Amino acid sequence: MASQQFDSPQSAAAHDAPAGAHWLAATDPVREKIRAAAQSVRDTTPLAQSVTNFVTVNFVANAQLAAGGTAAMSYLPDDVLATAQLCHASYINVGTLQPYYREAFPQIAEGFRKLGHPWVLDPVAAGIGETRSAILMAFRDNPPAVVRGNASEIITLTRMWGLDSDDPDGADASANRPQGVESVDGVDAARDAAIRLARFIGGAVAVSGEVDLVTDGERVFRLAGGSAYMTKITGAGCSLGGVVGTYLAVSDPLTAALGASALYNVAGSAADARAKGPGSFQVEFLDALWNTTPQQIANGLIAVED
Ligand SMILES: Nc1ncnc2c1ncn2[C@@H]1O[C@H](COP(=O)(O)OP(=O)(O)OP(=O)(O)O)[C@@H](O)[C@H]1O
Ligand SMILES: Cc1ncsc1CCO
Ligand SMILES: [Mg+2]
Repeated sequence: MASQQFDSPQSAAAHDAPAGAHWLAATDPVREKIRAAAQSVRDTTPLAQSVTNFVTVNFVANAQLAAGGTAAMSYLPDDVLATAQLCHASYINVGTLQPYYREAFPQIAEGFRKLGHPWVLDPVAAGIGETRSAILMAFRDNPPAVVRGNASEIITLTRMWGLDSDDPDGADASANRPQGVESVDGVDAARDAAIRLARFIGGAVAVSGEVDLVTDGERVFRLAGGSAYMTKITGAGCSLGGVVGTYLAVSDPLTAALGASALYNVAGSAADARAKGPGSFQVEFLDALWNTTPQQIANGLIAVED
């Protein structure tokens, strides 16, 4: 699948930035924060714990390792909260639910808040099923530092939490619900929802797609790159959530969301150039996560809205 690679933000300047945005200057402090976070991941191999779905759990762990961190998967509240005291960030992904999750996930989120432990939420398939909706509603009281999802998931969660101005009661939370785990909306459609959600949690929101959107509720960033193969393997988004957790262990929510998204775009483009199909893409992608340098991550195709 055709894609382009860029070596520096200067070369990015030769290409059109996403509509309504301009490429972040090479000297912008945001790029230095991303580089420092990536370097810190490489230097300290931080653990980010995951409570994640059973489809992609292995890929999440391998991506965290290839990005420079370490992985530990855990599912019972006492185990998760004990592990949270050994690491600086965690990741919750609601992709495959078990009966006990309905009680366990709210307990875990409350425990994280009491510990002051930052975490990343991937609201996979938000809007589907009463159990998933009850769990996602419970997180409103003990919110994550970062929400990472596809456009439909971000729109649905924002509406569910009553943050959508047009629908303050969240009465129509299933209106944009994803088709299973896939998005039915473009990233632009989730822009306002992402801003509202980021302001509510006091953290950052990352919306993935062909061009990603990351916001802290004030500035809105657009990140290009990646590969169409990322939609042909399972777990590109799930593992991105795990790697946001890895970065969150060493940095603030906005830097974590930007750094992990930039890494995925740079590594995805590099892997795209070498892959022959989805199978070899997964292998090439893990290698590219490992071989992408902090400076290359900071030099990614990152634009900010005008
Ligand atoms: N068409 C595309 N071109 C380039 N990169 C893409 C494209 N679609 C998605 N990506 C990248 O793939 C990664 C995962 O995003 P995606 O929106 O597919 O997540 P998701 O739907 O939650 O995935 P999954 O459910 O498979 O885990 C992100 O890094 C994103 O930038
Ligand atoms: C395919 C699938 N089903 C539940 S979670 C998951 C992984 C992608 O989100
Ligand atoms: Mg997903």
